[in-house]
Amino acid sequence: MNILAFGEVMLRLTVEDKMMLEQNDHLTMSTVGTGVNLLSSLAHFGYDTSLLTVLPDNPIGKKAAADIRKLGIADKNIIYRGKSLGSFFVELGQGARPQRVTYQDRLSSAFCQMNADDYDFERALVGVDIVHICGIALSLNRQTRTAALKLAQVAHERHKTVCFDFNYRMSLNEDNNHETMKKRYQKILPFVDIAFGSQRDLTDLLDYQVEDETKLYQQFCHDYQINFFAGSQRSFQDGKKYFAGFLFHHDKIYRSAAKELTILDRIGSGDAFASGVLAGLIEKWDFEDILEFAIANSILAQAAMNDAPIFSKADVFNYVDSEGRNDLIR
Ligand SMILES: O=C(O)C(=O)C[C@H](O)[C@H](O)COP(=O)(O)O
Repeated sequence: MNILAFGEVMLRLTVEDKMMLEQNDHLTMSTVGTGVNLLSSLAHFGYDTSLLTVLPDNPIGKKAAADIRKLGIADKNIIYRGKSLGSFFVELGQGARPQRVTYQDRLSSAFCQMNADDYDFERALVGVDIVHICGIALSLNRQTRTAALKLAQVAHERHKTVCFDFNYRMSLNEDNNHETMKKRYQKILPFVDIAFGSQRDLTDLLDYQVEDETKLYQQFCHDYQINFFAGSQRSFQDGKKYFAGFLFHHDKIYRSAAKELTILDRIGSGDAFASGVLAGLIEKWDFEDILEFAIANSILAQAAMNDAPIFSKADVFNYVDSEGRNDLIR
């Protein structure tokens, strides 16, 4: 099974010792982004993965590519061009203090500056079974959204499985109005087979007015001929945090049990869930098993540092089999 992901690679700068930016001068670098995160997880599950992206043609780009290879992701579709990599600072949370992300310099990145016509999508798709496209490309600029749309269209025409994550980020859309964003999503969705998102993406972004959850997903999947729609959900009860997932397929919602969360670093939780769902669909497991696996992968990812999950299937099964009670492996 060969999976290609398209999206921006970012330099993550994490403030050390769980401190806030003002308090500490020490940062840890890591190479992240939706495509990197998803493929890292899928590569650790044993699948062939490659990333279609643009990195700066300088030591910063080489460092990012080295990190990508280290995660087990093939670098054959990386294009080196331009000078800069988008970055963000992370201040880890603790108790009442939420984790905080501050983006910088995103629109001047090599990825955002790449002309959509300069990608060779046909070549990148050779031998690929599944293509993953991150919805953030729709929020950035004309080049990134044209490229995402074109890739979705070409992949769909070549009968590849097209997977799309809404990944809607309020903070990246302050200058984009609602109708504009809605139209951008509506344009790409007809090419999508597997969508990751939330109930709110359908009601608040796409303006669906259906209250009943099953009917809402039914309408959405019918309108865009989507085969699978999946997402994760957070809840709070008695001071504890819980994480659960759903998968909608052929008029039916499947749900996982809500599992208790202990968060060390929650960024990448959606990508860990999506990679778990994709692994389960690839292996044709029962839908309940797929959700249990995907939730477990995401819970483990949130208990570990960094966006890109590095758990094997055995690690995830160990969590599932021990019901999360195993706190020492030796
Ligand atoms: O590109 C961006 O804007 C990022 O924030 C990079 C992050 O690595 C992923 O987007 C994580 O996404 P989640 O799994 O939803 O937490």
